[in-house]
Formats: sequence, C-alpha cells, structure tokens
Amino acid sequence: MKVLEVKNLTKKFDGFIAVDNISLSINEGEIFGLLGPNGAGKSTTINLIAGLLRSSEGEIKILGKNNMKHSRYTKMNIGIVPQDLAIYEDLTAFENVKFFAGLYGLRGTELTDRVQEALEFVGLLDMQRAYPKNFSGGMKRRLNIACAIAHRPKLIIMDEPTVGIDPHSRNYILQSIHKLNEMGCTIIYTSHYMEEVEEICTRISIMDHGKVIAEGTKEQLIAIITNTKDIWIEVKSVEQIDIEKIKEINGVKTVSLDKNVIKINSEIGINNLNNILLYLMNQKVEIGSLEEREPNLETVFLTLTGRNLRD
Ligand SMILES: Nc1ncnc2c1ncn2[C@@H]1O[C@H](COP(=O)(O)OP(=O)(O)OP(=O)(O)O)[C@@H](O)[C@H]1O
Repeated sequence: MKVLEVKNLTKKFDGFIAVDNISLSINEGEIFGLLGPNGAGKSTTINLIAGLLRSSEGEIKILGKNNMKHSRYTKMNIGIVPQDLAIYEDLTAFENVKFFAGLYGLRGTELTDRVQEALEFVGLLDMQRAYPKNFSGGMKRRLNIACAIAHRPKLIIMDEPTVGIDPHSRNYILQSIHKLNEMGCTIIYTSHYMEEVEEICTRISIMDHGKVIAEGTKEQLIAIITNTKDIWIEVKSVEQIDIEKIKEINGVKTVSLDKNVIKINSEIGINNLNNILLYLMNQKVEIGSLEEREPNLETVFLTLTGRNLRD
C-alpha cells in the first residue's frame, strides 16, 4: 500500500522556488530518507506533506487521500517531529504529550494510557511529572517524539531529529525509529547527515535546490558512481594546494577539501596515484596518511552536484 504519493509538487515563496516539481512514492513499512544540504527544501516538503503549507502546484496523497481535501483524516494519520522543538516548558512531560494527543481527539483513560505508552517508548516515563525546562537537549527531543506518536500515526515524519544532541540520545532516537518501524509505522526521515541516512533508511531521495536529483536504495545510489573510487589523503597543511590542478589529473572526477583531508573521487582502472602524489610533493605538501575507500552517499552527492553535503 502507498502511504504517501507526491506528484509534481512545487512551492514558491514570492517567486523563489523552494520545492521544484518533485514526485515521491513511499510504501507502507519503509524508512524513507530525504537527504540534502541546508536549504535543499526538505523542511518545506515536509510542511507541505503535513498540510502546514499550501503547495503552488502538484498533489499530495496520504493513504490514498488528498491531504488538503481530507485534512482531518490525513492529520490523524501523521505524526510530525519538527526540526524546532515544539514543547511547552511550563507543562510537565506528561501534560505536554497529553496536550498533543488531546488534539487528535483522544480522551479519558485511553488518552492517559497512550500518553504513558508514548513516554515509556522514548524512555521518559520516570520523568513524566518533571518539567522539560530541566531536560537536556536530547531529552527534549525525545519528548517531542512522544508528542508526535501518542495518537499512533501510520506515517511519522522526523525533521533532522538528531541535530545538536548527545550521542546517547542520538542512538536512542535511531533505535526508536527501528522499533516504530517494526511496529508497522512508515517513517520519513530528513537529514544532512549522510551516515545516519545510510544507516537507517531503506530508500533515499537526494534533494538539492528544491529538486530530487537521485533516488533509490543506498546500493542503487552508489551504483551511479560504481566506476569510481575515493582516495583520501591527509596532509599537514593545505595552503599550497590548488584543487583545480588536482582536478586536471587524468581520471580525477571530483576533488574537495575537508579540513586537512583531500578527498578525491577517481575513475577505477586509471592509475593516477603517482601523478597525484607527484603534484603534492612538488608543492612541498607533507602527507600524513593515504587511504582508498569505497564511495558513499557523500561521494554520490559530490559527483552529482560538485559540492559537499555540509559546505
Ligand atoms: N517561508 C519562507 N519564505 C521564504 N523562503 C523560504 C521560506 N521557507 C523556506 N524558504 C527558503 O526555501 C529554501 C528551502 O528551505 P528548507 O527549510 O525547506 O530547506 P531544508 O532543506 O529543510 O534546510 P534546513 O536543513 O536548513 O532546514 C531555503 O532557501 C529557504 O530560505
């Protein structure tokens, strides 16, 4: 069953195109990743799906129904974990989840049970009477998730839920996504962290400048650049390096600098390592280490756009 169908979706803000004619189709049970740098249009897409923004063009169907014409039905079936925390500091953890679950029409003991179930799910049941103002960033984020799931939505949308939180909470959140998925929820997960998307998502759309530039499983996306390899060279200093000169070396497809690591994507079958090293030696660059790596989604993004995901 299709949980979400997006057809030719476009959103303009005063003439600026934030989402540019994208189409997506997400099946029940998927953990779908929207990967892209800041400003790619991920949050706008999510706000359109959630019915918080009206599209300029295109159609969105959730569980087969148009999200604007059947807004109550679709809202009942979606849980949104927004990028910016949406919790009330002067309500307890319990009252926060109760407030959001109440908006979905839950009442009485069913409401109390669902609130406690959601708090238990995110590991905050012991803290139900505490006020979130005393919570760590990760705990607030987990409370935000509890608020989004208490009404047991079929589709859960998480907008960069691990930004700025400690590793313990991060792992907790990633594990909870797997658990929600095992319980039958379909998940849309946006991030500009390639590692997370690679780790948890069954299928991924790469967005840039409002467009979907590639879509598939991690393996399918990497197959786009299967005839290449990555060479990472750690150097002591980068001042003497001219990236454009390395790009001119036969077989080199992309070159980027990540602090003091030169990341080169190069065609397989062309032995150009000597030339690359020769260039660096001529520039009197001291080499710390050299590593050949399997390409990952970062390389896919760089190959497709010429830029790093986290520029
Ligand atoms: N209400 C708005 N009015 C005008 N421009 C907007 C509005 N909302 C978003 N934009 C612009 O649309 C583009 C896409 O923004 P969006 O927040 O969807 O990107 P994103 O991929 O979610 O990035 P981030 O991770 O930074 O949130 C950006 O250039 C942003 O400045």
